Amino acid sequence: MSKRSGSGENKHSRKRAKTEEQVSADDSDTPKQDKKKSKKSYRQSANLNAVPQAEIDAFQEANLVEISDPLDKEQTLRPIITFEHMPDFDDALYEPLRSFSAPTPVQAATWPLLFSGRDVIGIAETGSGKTLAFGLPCLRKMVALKKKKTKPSHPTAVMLTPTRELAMQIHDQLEKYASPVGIKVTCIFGGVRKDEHRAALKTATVVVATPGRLKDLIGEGSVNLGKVKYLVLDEADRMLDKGFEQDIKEIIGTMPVSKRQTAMFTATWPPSVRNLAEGFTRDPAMITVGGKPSGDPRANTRIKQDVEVLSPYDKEQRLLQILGGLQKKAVTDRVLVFCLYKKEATRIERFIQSRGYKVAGIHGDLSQSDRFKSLDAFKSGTVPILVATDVAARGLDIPAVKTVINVTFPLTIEDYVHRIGRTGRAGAEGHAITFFTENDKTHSGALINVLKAANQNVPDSLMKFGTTVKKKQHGAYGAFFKDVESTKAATKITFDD
Ligand SMILES: Nc1ncnc2c1ncn2[C@@H]1O[C@H](COP(=O)(O)OP(=O)(O)OP(=O)(O)O)[C@@H](O)[C@H]1O
Repeated sequence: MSKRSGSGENKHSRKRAKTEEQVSADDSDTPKQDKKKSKKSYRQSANLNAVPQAEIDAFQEANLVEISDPLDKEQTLRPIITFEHMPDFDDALYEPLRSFSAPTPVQAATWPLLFSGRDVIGIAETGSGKTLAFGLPCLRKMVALKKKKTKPSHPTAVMLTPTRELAMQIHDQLEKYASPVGIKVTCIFGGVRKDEHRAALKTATVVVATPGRLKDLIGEGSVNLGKVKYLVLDEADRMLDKGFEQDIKEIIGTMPVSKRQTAMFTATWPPSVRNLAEGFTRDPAMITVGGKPSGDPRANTRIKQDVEVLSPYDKEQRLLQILGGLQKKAVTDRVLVFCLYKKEATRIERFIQSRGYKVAGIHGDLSQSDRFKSLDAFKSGTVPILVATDVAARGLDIPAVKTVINVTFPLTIEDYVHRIGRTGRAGAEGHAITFFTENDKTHSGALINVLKAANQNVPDSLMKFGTTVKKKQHGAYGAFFKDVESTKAATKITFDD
């Protein structure tokens, strides 16, 4: 439990003392305002009002939840610590939550603000439930707006995400909550025929999309975003970096400004994208879980991180040794092997296969149907090893992944944190093994900081490369992650080594 200061209060207690006052202030609005607010306003439940302040403080302190809100410096909104604290609403929307015991810390902290219609930037470790953190308030808002007449091909919510696999995953997760309340969610991504997209967009309320294809569909008039009231940038730092920046600007440029609520979520928040984020949000509340984002990103602390310094020529034999050891363990466990280049991924996949292992691959050179096929085989366990480039580094949620092996270090330290974050999800433990060679030495300082921050062992052989952290290049950030349309030639970035 939290330690209280001598006065019996800490900063959180003082801030939260106003909670009930604010809630009742909502009730005292004029009838006109009241009607307007009732559609979007959030009323904190009586259950939550009754929670002793010490419990709220203990929750925030234990989970390192920090809320910085320019419009409510007193922080009057309490985190929704249990599902009993959810505001009254259509039970059908909340029903699927029954499979969970409590909201995750990022859900607890962001829901009250998002329910209140505020813009939010949410930063929390990989696998911490960010999809529902932004997804549930979106659906709640869509249900509340449902009675309003909407024009065909005018969706009212858009979620932008960097890869097709991630778009599908978000779509599938939200479907469970959306279909019982009659909200239609559709998924738009490149590399497949547009006809189905055009038809689905006519009736969709929520669109989950990768930017390239959505931009095309806007351009040809198949969708109009002039009525969008809820916008999400998932993997927000990736969406705002140079690879996507222009597409994002163009897409958001077609949306309303004042009536739009914007949520940005990510596990890493490098300084290079922060100014840009401000331009797309209005007075956002910044919520961080697990410590303030500093220059160095934070890895999920339940992941055991091992770094092996070796010669580039020894990588393949060492990989085989590790796979041999893992194979003796539970067969249901999955191993995700990351490479930097598409050609390298193909070579490693073939090499592993030639040694008798069942393995699949996922990278930007494969057709969309091959990518989905590989992912499905890996998810179902038919194939326990997946070799991937950074297109699979972010967001993918496959609980059976117990080990991540980085054969080649990624271009940025953020990508490292996301790659290893494919294991250790939803409270589970995970293991990441990273090969580090002389060629990666510019990353040693940043990697050492990430290891130290997560209380991991730093091998002497890594320390020898030095602890200086090189300044990040905005241009390089996430560059190898661009999810190009497989039907088009890549124009901006060449992946080949
Ligand atoms: N309240 C909850 N209790 C337990 N598990 C949850 C809860 N909410 C979500 N989950 C599960 O946690 C897993 C990870 O969630 P999710 O994919 O949203 O993580 P994330 O924070 O977006 O990760 P990443 O940063 O890697 O994208 C999912 O399997 C999801 O179903």
